[in-house]
Amino acid sequence: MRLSKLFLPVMKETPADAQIVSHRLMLRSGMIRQSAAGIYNWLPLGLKVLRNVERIVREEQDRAGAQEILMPTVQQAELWKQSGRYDAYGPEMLRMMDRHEREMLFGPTHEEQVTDIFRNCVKSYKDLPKNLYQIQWKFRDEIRPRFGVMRGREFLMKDNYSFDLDEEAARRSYNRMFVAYLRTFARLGVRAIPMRADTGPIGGELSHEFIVLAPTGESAVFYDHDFNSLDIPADDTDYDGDLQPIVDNWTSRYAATEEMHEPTANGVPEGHKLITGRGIEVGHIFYFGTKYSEPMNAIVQGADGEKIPVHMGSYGIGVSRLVGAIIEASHDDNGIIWPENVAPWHVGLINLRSNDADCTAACDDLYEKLGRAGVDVLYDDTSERAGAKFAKMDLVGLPWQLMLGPRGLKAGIVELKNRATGEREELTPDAAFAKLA
Ligand SMILES: Nc1ncnc2c1ncn2[C@@H]1O[C@H](COS(=O)(=O)NC(=O)[C@@H](N)CS)[C@@H](O)[C@H]1O
Repeated sequence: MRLSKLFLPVMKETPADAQIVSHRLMLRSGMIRQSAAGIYNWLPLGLKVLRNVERIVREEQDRAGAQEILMPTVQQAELWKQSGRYDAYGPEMLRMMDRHEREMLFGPTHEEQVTDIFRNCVKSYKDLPKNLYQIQWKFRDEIRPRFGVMRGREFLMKDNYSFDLDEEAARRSYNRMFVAYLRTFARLGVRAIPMRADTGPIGGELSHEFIVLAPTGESAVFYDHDFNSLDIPADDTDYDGDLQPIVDNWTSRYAATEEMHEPTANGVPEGHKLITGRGIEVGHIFYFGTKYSEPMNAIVQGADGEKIPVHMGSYGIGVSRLVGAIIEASHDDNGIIWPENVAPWHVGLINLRSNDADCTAACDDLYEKLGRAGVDVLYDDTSERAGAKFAKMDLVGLPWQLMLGPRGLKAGIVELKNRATGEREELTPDAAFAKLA
């Protein structure tokens, strides 16, 4: 993509009402623009990152055996009256009336919706287990939306729902999601720690929150230092095997959010260090048995013909929140530092002298060659001066910067900078190409 063509409304000044760094940088780098409180427009740069986060979330859901569906954002109040949550949900629920005076709502979550699908389609225990997921916008009328996309009112969530014959089978579904979450956050370039959590309006008695460590996190967290060195489950993890050892390994050490922290217990054994920090909740998984299947009559026929309400769990990841959380965990004074897997482009190609015909021809050639090799390049072909180009590319935060000017052209070299480490090296265009392609 040529920068001269890209719709990228970067801002020089820091927006006054943005209190945390990710909100400031997402506005300044032209990723989003607010539409209303807690509701955002996603512009090309931000949308590319959002889609990259979605892609990784989707890949790991599919690897774990979940099946993707897409449910509507607008739901009938009737379903929520059956589960008993319509009144209980409170003012966060955006309620509306359609032209026929039917009560509708903008879904803050989809347990009722998916249970309605299940109860109409699945009748036999032979059809279990099932794990259905979607990546869909939610609406929660937060009383104080803040921190940009981190605590929005309309936000993108991946939400799964599992259906099993009994608690033991449901815990196996829970474990599959637990492992998938460990892999997902690692591939997104963040370190997320699973912590025992409160189950809140979703309900149930087993729940873990996945917390990304970041200094501006909304909640204080307390965890065993060991978490910084635990192995992430491998690509070839057997999701049909026994995952309990992995789950035990990641839940046997102390980790708690401030709501669940027991200061007296202190929680870590001799010789272990208790780390106190701040964290952002990027995922939350629940097992809640028959909380929805009983009131909504989601039952299957058992082997002996008996009617069994299915055991369910739900598993959420904050896809849009993660864009902000990744920035909170990975930035510096000059701007964003995108992990390679989510970066909007892989390389920022900078023409240092766009009014020099030879230099421009050489940059155009590099751009074409990298593009043909399948490398995603953002090419600053504008006539801005070099200093402004460096500042903009640092702000946008691509993993690599490739710079070419008249002096380098004469000497047959280009300069390559790694955004994360700041390391620079001068090398031939071919050597740079080999490194990037
Ligand atoms: N206001 C919000 N803005 C952005 N992301 C949010 C917001 N509220 C929740 N999230 C994200 O959505 C994830 C799941 O939300 S949740 O309420 O914990 N869980 C559920 O809604 C369950 N139905 C999971 S399927 C959270 O872990 C968080 O990362």
